[in-house]
Amino acid sequence: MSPVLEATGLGIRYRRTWALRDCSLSLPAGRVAALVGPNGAGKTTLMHAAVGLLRPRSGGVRVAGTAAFVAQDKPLYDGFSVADMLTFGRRTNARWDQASAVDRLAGLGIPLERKVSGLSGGQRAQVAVTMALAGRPDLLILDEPLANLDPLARHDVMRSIMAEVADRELTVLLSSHVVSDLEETCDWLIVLNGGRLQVSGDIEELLQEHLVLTGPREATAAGVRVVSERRTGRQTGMLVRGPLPPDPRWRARHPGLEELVMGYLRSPESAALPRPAGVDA
Ligand SMILES: Nc1ncnc2c1ncn2[C@@H]1O[C@H](COP(=O)(O)OP(=O)(O)OP(=O)(O)O)[C@@H](O)[C@H]1O
Repeated sequence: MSPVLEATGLGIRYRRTWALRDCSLSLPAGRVAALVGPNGAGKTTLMHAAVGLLRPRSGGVRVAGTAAFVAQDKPLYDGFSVADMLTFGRRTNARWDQASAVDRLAGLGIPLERKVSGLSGGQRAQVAVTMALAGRPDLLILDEPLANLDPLARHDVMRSIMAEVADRELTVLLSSHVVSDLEETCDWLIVLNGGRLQVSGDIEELLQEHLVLTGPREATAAGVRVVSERRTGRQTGMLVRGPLPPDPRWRARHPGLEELVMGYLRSPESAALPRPAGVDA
């Protein structure tokens, strides 16, 4: 699959602070990618750069096709009705698909005559996503679409995004702090930490190629790539990338998504990235 989003050596700086450094990633078409990382990791910066709101200081980022961006605060005009928002969208977007936007809102039970100021947080998120989708983008970028929503609304927003992905060729990049929200829906993982890219890859493959090892302190893990290590009392726990080490004292299982993410975030120097073309292991 050709990439819809491609960053090469991307560096973004705000005055003296590098918010993103040497970031190279490639997101294939049709994927739903989770962008995770702690506060200040550079997630919003990457998204802003992708939609052209920030200019790279080094390298570059390219979107194949059109991108729609829903910012963290889901900007909608409080004084407008939902119908007014759609009219605004139609006037400012040449590719606008009014019928699908109206259908989508009807399916969600959001009345067109309702004032934006009278929408719940979940409905606001749904209207913002509907507006973004009505422009028929190839790439939908959502900056923390689930923030401040209750569990039911989070589930509904994710489900409605997934319905769009199933219906047509759409690639999604969404950031979140809550990994468990992404587990069911995302199939690609991007981890940023302190402005550096740590992980970019297919979630299923990443989970398969990593192991959580537990064993006594003395157990040895020669020949495996240790992502992170925790020692408690006489036990050692490790997240490793690669095959099971020969020491029979290890108990091994594959990690869950949250464990994988936490393992990398705990060790900012570790990375699981595709090798640049032509570079051997
Ligand atoms: N307008 C700005 N001026 C100066 N520094 C900024 C600006 N915006 C972001 N930064 C800095 O850039 C870095 C990355 O910020 P960014 O907002 O991209 O992180 P984030 O991963 O989206 O964080 P969060 O999860 O808190 O939203 C941080 O160190 C932040 O303080």
